[in-house]
Amino acid sequence: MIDKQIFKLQGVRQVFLQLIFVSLISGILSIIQTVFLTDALVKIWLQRNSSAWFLSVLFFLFAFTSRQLINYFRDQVTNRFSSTQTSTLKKMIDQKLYEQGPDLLNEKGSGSLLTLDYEGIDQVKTYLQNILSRSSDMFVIPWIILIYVIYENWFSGLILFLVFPLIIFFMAILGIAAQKKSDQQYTGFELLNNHFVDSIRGLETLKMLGVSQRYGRSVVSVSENYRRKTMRVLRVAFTSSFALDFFTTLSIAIEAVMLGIALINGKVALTAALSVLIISPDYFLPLRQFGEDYHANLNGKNALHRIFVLLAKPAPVVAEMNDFIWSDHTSLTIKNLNFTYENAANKALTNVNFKLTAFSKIGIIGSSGSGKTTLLNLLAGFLQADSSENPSFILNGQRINGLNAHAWQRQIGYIPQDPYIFSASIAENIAFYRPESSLAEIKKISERVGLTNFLDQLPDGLNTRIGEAQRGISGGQMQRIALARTLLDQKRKILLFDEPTAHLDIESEYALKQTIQPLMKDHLVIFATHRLHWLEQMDWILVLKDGRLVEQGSLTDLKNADGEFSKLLAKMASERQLHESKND
Ligand SMILES: Nc1ncnc2c1ncn2[C@@H]1O[C@H](COP(=O)(O)OP(=O)(O)OP(=O)(O)O)[C@@H](O)[C@H]1O
Repeated sequence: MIDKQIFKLQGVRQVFLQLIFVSLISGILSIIQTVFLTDALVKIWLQRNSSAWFLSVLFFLFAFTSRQLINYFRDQVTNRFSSTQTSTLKKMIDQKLYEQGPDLLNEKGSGSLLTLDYEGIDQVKTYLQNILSRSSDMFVIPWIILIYVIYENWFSGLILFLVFPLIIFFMAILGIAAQKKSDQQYTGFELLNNHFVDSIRGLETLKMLGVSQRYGRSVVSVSENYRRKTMRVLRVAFTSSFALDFFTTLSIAIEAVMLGIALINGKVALTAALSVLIISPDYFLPLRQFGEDYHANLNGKNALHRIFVLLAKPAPVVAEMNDFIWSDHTSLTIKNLNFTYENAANKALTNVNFKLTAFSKIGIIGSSGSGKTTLLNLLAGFLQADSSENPSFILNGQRINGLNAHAWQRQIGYIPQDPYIFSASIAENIAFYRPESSLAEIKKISERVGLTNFLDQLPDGLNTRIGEAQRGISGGQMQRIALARTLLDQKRKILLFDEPTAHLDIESEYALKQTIQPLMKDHLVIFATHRLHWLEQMDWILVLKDGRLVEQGSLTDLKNADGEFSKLLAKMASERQLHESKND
């Protein structure tokens, strides 16, 4: 009945043994408390003088207070344990997120990961606080009490003993039903969070398309769905509480009647009958508390399960590579590069072969979905090539076993389509990867990427806070900041650009191009783009179509070849014409 996955946590066995010991003492104290309370009550009933029952009351109070102290100690132990465990789990989750990279975000959704990392952790904390002490109480206390009851009155003991498996049986049935409902509820919760984060992120687009209200209604309908699932879980929880209370009350009532009859017939002493009646609810108490908390903690149990599934994800293999600096003598040959996304039916890249040399400028072109971003992510080491196809990477004549290597990634500067701007000052954003940079360095690089005019207009200059809920900035300024962030680290000699000007108007694109061009000098540049004018700056062009490298060569060669590149140009030109005629 106890959740086995808990035993994967470090140190849980010692804590559980401590709690078993605490439950043992608590059970014994409960018997002592009952014995002295009964004794005092019977003596008061028999109208003995106070000196006869005073000592019993004192012992009762002693046992009662000790029990409360023991409970306090137990809470301290479980609180400390659950806090340590959850903070360790949180660190492990964060580490896992960084280790797995953007791929995990795509797979799970940021809402779902946020739920796990914050709310899920809180639920696990409450769950751990309750489940260990409740389980240890349930394993120990009823049996100690049962021995006492059998000693006092074997028939009452028999009733208690027979009802116990009946209650366990009902709890198990309802527990299974609750587990299923709770699983559905948790999935609904994740969906709701993903949906909500999605709608907040896409609010601007939704507003622009005039569908924000419709989307708002869909969030309402998802949350309504979640509410219904929650109510179903609660229904099962209440039914099981009712069943538990019903059986325990019924068995105590039967016991009371039987003891009453035995008392009348003089077959049992008043002290024995009273003590059995007083202690019987304590026999069921651990079971009832376990049952009640079990339902309340199902979310914690689910969250813990999901955390373990996440943590069990194998770490991407980190390739071995000695530190090096990409120079004008370096080359990297890539053969048999294949890549399939998890759960995808087809390969996103098939059998791609090419060579990167020195400080050349490589353009990647292809229609939407042809695999440009995937190729860049593979080159950045964010994604791992399908190992079944035996890819080979040869760096300066030496075979290496992949690009997910620290030495490789330290050489790379990546400028994506939508660079992420952190909620911080412009200076902090620029110095994000090199926080030790001096102000002079940050100013110099800002000047190089053409941010000076923009900064001059700001009263706080480089100290202006940007990012979420701060001052807004334009797409071009965002790209410049991302560029400055990458170029601040002069050691990064390989620049990967993923359509950096895709969202800019012609003037901004032109201005940014003037900035980028000189910065590309002395760097290996790999530039994915839809815009043809960038190709004039490239020494070598890779043409992708449906995940295959269908052509490669210099711009002049490709233009003359009348192959896939020419077809792509023709297709793009006709699309542009169509677009312009629609706009006219
Ligand atoms: N996370 C993912 N899971 C499954 N399939 C994906 C994922 N990301 C991309 N794909 C698929 O892989 C293929 C290549 O996508 P990719 O983003 O690399 O194309 P692209 O050429 O960069 O497109 P665009 O120019 O529109 O950015 C597409 O068919 C796409 O649907």
